Amino acid sequence: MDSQMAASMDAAQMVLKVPFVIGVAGGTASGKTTVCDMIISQLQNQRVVLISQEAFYHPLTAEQLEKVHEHNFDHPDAFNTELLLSCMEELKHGRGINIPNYDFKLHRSVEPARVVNPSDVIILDGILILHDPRLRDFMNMKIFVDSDSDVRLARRIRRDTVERNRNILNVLDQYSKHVKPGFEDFIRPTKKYADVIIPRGADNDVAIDLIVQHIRTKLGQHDLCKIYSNVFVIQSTFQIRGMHTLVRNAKTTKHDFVFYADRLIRLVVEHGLGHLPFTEKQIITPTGSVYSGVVFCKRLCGVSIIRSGESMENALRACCKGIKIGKILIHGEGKSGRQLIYEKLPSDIASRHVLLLDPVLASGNSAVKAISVLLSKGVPESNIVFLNLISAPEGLHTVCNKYPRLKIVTSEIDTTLNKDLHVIPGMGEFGDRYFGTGSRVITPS
Ligand SMILES: Nc1nc2c(ncn2[C@@H]2O[C@H](COP(=O)(O)OP(=O)(O)OP(=O)(O)O)[C@@H](O)[C@H]2O)c(=O)[nH]1
Ligand SMILES: O=P(O)(O)OC[C@H]1O[C@H](OP(=O)(O)OP(=O)(O)O)[C@H](O)[C@@H]1O
Ligand SMILES: O=c1cc[nH]c(=O)[nH]1
Repeated sequence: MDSQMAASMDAAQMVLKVPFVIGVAGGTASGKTTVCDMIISQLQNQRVVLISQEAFYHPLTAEQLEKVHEHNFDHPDAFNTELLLSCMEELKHGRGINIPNYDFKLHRSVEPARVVNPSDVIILDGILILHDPRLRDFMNMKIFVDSDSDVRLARRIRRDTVERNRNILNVLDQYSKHVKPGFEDFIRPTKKYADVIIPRGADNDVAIDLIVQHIRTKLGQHDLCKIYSNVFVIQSTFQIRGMHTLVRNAKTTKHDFVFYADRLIRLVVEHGLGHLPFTEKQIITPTGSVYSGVVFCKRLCGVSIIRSGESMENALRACCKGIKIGKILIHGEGKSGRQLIYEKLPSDIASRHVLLLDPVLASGNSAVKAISVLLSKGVPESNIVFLNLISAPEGLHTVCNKYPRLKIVTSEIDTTLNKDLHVIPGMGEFGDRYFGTGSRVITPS
């Protein structure tokens, strides 16, 4: 590998190394911190950092300090959310930050600030962490810890009197004036944003195990799958990597290229079909037993982007007998626009689920044009599954940002595009290699 190519790969990997961000909200003393600690202890081999919203309390002015018992710490305005947002922006871009070291007795931050390094997982915890939509946008997973309010009050009284040395009357007064109304008005309403609600807080081992399993799965996936929930990469195995090694090798003969590309395409097609809706069905097996299964989605069609997409038609026909297949021909290369040259699509395509076929997603310009043709024919965006063998990050960004509701199924995500918009490492000109035409040489960077 030449050094220029290595540098561009490093840059692409650095840019893509985004953290998995989890927000953990819930009422006071609901057990958020314990839930976070349990998640952290189960994610031993990952770099995890916990950031508490409490660190971002606005410091109290001298005047507020005099009447501290009247201060409302349970209102969204009590927090410096702008500062937290700018810290998250830095961490998202892989840069370390300093966060305030808030002192609960002084009601302001003290030196030294806490250093937070970039991590694989960032857990944000706090009563109002799901309140601001801009903060929610950073999160890949939102959790609400839902504990009984009597249990929470009992814990709160114990914590504030025993651990924080506060007077019980003040604790109860603060609870009825600010804590309880804050929960009703601002905290409980954020439950609707949660992906997971944990009843009984930290006592709920099963929920925490499931959350940790999900995080591990997500961390094992490509970063782009964390950003775009509509991108699916088929599970990598040595078998699949072996086939990719053959099709990507410039020395592989046309015969072998076609053979292994066909096998990979078949896997992508089977996987893509798994993203169509299913309906439940019970049948009786020859043993007289009931089997609870599902029926495949009806009303499908394939659409291939000529010419390379046509290489995927056989696999689709082999899986779905008699499926209708339409065609789209697009012209244009590089960064210039794409024009539609020809299309022949089933007349009732608007009422079908469409499997769009093209083995290479490079800049995404061809895919965007083809998808716009489908939408203009009335196909709902969410009824389109785009199947390909390899995707470049640039193409994924382009298609996912423009069409967030369609699904993309691919077998590998590559590193980048070169200046000629060829996928790197890529597999060269797919159409030429599959159909045995031309022998253009592709430069690596
Ligand atoms: N009196 C007082 N209360 C404060 C201050 N700062 C924060 N709080 C209270 O702290 C609460 C927020 O922290 P909690 O969510 O209860 O703390 P926690 O330890 O994360 O709770 P769990 O982890 O869910 O058990 C709010 O209800 C505020 O009323 C302060 O300076 N003074
Ligand atoms: O994402 P993009 O930058 O638009 O590039 C991807 C397109 O390039 C390839 O087709 P090509 O133009 O090489 O034509 P072919 O299928 O006839 O070989 C590929 O099959 C896609 O259609
Ligand atoms: O690398 C690339 C880019 C577009 N089309 C291909 O076939 N290969």
